[in-house]
Amino acid sequence: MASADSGGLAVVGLNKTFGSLTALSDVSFEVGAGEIFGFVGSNGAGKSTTMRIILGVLAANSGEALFDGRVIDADIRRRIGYMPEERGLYPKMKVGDQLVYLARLHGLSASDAADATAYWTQRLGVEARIRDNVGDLSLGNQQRVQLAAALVFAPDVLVLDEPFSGLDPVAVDVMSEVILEKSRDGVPVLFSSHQLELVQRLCDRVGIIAKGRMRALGAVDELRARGGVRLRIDAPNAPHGWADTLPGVVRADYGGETVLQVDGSHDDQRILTAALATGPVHAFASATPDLTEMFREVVTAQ
Ligand SMILES: Nc1ncnc2c1ncn2[C@@H]1O[C@H](COP(=O)(O)OP(=O)(O)OP(=O)(O)O)[C@@H](O)[C@H]1O
Repeated sequence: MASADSGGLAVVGLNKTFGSLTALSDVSFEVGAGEIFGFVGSNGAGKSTTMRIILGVLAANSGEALFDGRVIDADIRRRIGYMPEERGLYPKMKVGDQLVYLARLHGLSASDAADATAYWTQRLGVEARIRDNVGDLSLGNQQRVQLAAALVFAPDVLVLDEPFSGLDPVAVDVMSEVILEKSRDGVPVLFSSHQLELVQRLCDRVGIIAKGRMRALGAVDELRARGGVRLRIDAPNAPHGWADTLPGVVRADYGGETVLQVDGSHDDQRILTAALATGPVHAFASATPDLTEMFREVVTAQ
């Protein structure tokens, strides 16, 4: 993993309150240069608040955000491509004019701004709408323009708040490709999402935040391995609670099939024997949890 000190982004010990509400408690993580970091958590967990603090839209009570080892100031902020949750484009301004304006604001010459606008609108499939007002576009196309706005000045960092929400599958693919490409260019990419299969597929590392606290942090595979083994047992006659007292069973979910979270002391043959004692067993398999299962466990384990 690249260090957050060389071209990486880091937040260190962020605390934020809104009146009596604690929105963030000691949140820290790093996104190395070229790394894609997925920020996941339930609604209201603190993802947007963290991103707003990175961008200086909100001030933290304590803690800091760093890029390349330096506290993020106005100069560094100009190098961050940000897609805010509350989408910040002017609805009555034309797509092309707006992108050129933003590129110029970030220091591009008039001709470079025009070239970058042409490139990104084409890449994101909105080149036909370049002369339309942003407000006249569908929400998905507005989002594509919003991503173009974050990219048009060749940012050194990307901070994207739910970039995939509301996109059609083709746009999801384009957005994924762009994120991967920027990371290959060495840009640290931080994005939030509730689409955990996408996060699992795209991200080098993830952070799971719940009620303002970072509950799990690491590479997706590492977190999945840390989550231990799951046994999936299809024993349709087994009564609820049948596996609760078996050694090595840490947690049991009894749905259509039984899913057991087990630790190193479990004996799968003993568990299989116990399952067979309840009646027929149609399936018995072990697997590591996916990110969605990890997420559920982390978020409900409070
Ligand atoms: N300006 C504000 N004033 C008061 N409370 C706020 C403000 N902004 C955020 N909050 C609260 O802080 C907490 C964290 O909110 P935040 O928007 O960061 O969550 P989130 O993880 O981005 O959620 P979502 O997935 O729903 O977008 C929530 O309880 C929210 O209501």
